[in-house]
Amino acid sequence: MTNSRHSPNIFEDEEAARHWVHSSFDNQGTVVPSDVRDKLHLRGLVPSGIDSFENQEERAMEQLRLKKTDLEKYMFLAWLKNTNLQLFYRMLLDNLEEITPLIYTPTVGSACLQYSHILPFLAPPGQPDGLFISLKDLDNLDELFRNYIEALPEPELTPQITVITDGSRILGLGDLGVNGMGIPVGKLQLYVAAAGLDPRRTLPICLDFGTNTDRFLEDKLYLGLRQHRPDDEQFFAAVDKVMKALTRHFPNIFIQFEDFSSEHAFDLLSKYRDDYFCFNDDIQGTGAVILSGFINAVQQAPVDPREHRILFHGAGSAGVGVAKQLMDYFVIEHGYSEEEAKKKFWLSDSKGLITKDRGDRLAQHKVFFAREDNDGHQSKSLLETIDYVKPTALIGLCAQSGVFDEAVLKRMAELNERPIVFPLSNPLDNAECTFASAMKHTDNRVIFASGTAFPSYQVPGTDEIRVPGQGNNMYIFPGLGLGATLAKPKCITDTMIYAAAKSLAGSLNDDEKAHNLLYPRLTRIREVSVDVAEAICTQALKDGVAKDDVVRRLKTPEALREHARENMWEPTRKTEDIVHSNL
Ligand SMILES: NC(=O)C1=CN([C@@H]2O[C@H](COP(=O)(O)OP(=O)(O)OC[C@H]3O[C@@H](n4cnc5c(N)ncnc54)[C@H](O)[C@@H]3O)[C@@H](O)[C@H]2O)C=CC1
Ligand SMILES: CC(=O)C(=O)O
Ligand SMILES: [Mg+2]
Repeated sequence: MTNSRHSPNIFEDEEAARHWVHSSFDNQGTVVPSDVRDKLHLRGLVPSGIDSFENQEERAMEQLRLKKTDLEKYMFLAWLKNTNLQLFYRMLLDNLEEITPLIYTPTVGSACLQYSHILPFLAPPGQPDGLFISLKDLDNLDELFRNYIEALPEPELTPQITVITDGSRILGLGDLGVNGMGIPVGKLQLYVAAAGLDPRRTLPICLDFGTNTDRFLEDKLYLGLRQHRPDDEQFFAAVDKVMKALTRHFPNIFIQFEDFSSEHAFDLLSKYRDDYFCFNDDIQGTGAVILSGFINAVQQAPVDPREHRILFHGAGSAGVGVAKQLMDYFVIEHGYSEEEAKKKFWLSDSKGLITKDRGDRLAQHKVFFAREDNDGHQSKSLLETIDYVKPTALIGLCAQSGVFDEAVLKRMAELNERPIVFPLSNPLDNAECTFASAMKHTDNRVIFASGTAFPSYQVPGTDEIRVPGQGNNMYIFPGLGLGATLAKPKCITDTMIYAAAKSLAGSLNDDEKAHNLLYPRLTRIREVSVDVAEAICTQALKDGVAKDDVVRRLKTPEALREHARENMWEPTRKTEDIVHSNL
């Protein structure tokens, strides 16, 4: 994909030249060659040396590493993105393992908590970080979208993908209101880095519907609507207005629902999934990524795959979404009926094991997995539940730091030769246990993945270094989005989500398999996203929902992979690209 900007000519049109000079996408500062500097009246405005992209990157990395805290690094990267977007993405792609945790979990969690305090550093006027849609603006939605289009560096490059949140459940941090905008911004940066979506065509949206977190309402720097959230009737009507306006302005946009509270997440997905081009990342993306890690974990565990007993601690959008996806695994791969497969799952929440006769009114999304075969048994503590269920796999999605404590981990290790323990809550401080404690309390026998990456662990007294898996939906949504924007299916089917998970599971290379990894190394994320995109396109074709003519003609996986690769945006490396066709 080229970055070409065809007209008007920046050397002939003063307005276009001014725009170019002020554009973080086009103007790459110190690498601009001297003849271009002259033509654009830049002489004297930058030091006289003509830089290389490599030097620019080295200098920016040096500055990044000088920052003392991760939040300072986040703010530096946000500033860099708004100043020299191509350098930002070049650095991210070349240093994925170092920078991903700074723009995504865990640091994005701290950034969201502080969002109203750091915003001036993030969004200079004229370069919106995204679209803020307040409850008070519901009658002016067309104006909001027009404003956004007018603020775009290239209005003809309309958004093709959006991540939308209402900030009501940001990671495991609770209701952050408008401060949640950091999440759509971070997720879309990963779409660009991990799957080559064009950064100019990504649209972060935060629905500013108030917050029920009083400490934000009382914070004089809080930048969102200072009121409690609306009731359900108002909420669904408001989202509906936004969905209609969004698709009126951007008819083909792919919509990712993100970090809506579980009370709304399931209903929004079932309301929109058939008629809108959308999916829910916390339910379906997380479901797919954990299914993929589970498929690889099952191969390492010395247990007949059909004998697994899976206990979830946490039964929100993520817990129930993952459980449903794993249930499909037993149905599709092992021929179970849905009812039989369901019996392999026990879910627990803050009140203990979820049973039909527990005595409280279960939220609708918890009913499906509520046990009926418990003969009146109820267990409150996690340890009691483990003793009752005797799980082979323990999956944490409850955002309670450290609940997989020494006693829990030791019990899992007593019950299993290779216990599967996935503390998946984000950010890092919310993880149910650390990798080090999981290793220590299971005699290093654990099969492990966490939502946020933990450092590697050196097995005491040996040279062996064990690398933890990162079960985070970032391994799925970028490739899913790439595949979806290419195939343009009418909707995202369950079989497409399943195909994405299988493709991710199958994408481990020999080295990764030899190291018993559950997920591919992050440095290969673009290759992996190509595989996931291909799986999405292939399944969309099989399901008869793909609308894109090119994809419909490209039948083979290799041709689809090539098509995906060709459509990936790359930050420029060539000096002559910087003035594109105008030079
Ligand atoms: N690794 C990944 O890719 C993903 C991780 N997550 C993480 O999953 C977590 C949960 O997300 P949601 O399901 O949407 O949130 P949620 O708030 O709807 O669900 C939390 C669940 O945990 C339960 N819970 C709360 N306190 C508990 C306790 N003390 N003991 C047992 N259960 C307790 C709640 O009853 C609820 O069922 C978050 O930390 C989020 O960051 C979410 C999506 C993707
Ligand atoms: C990773 C993610 O989507 C979450 O923690 O909500
Ligand atoms: Mg999420």
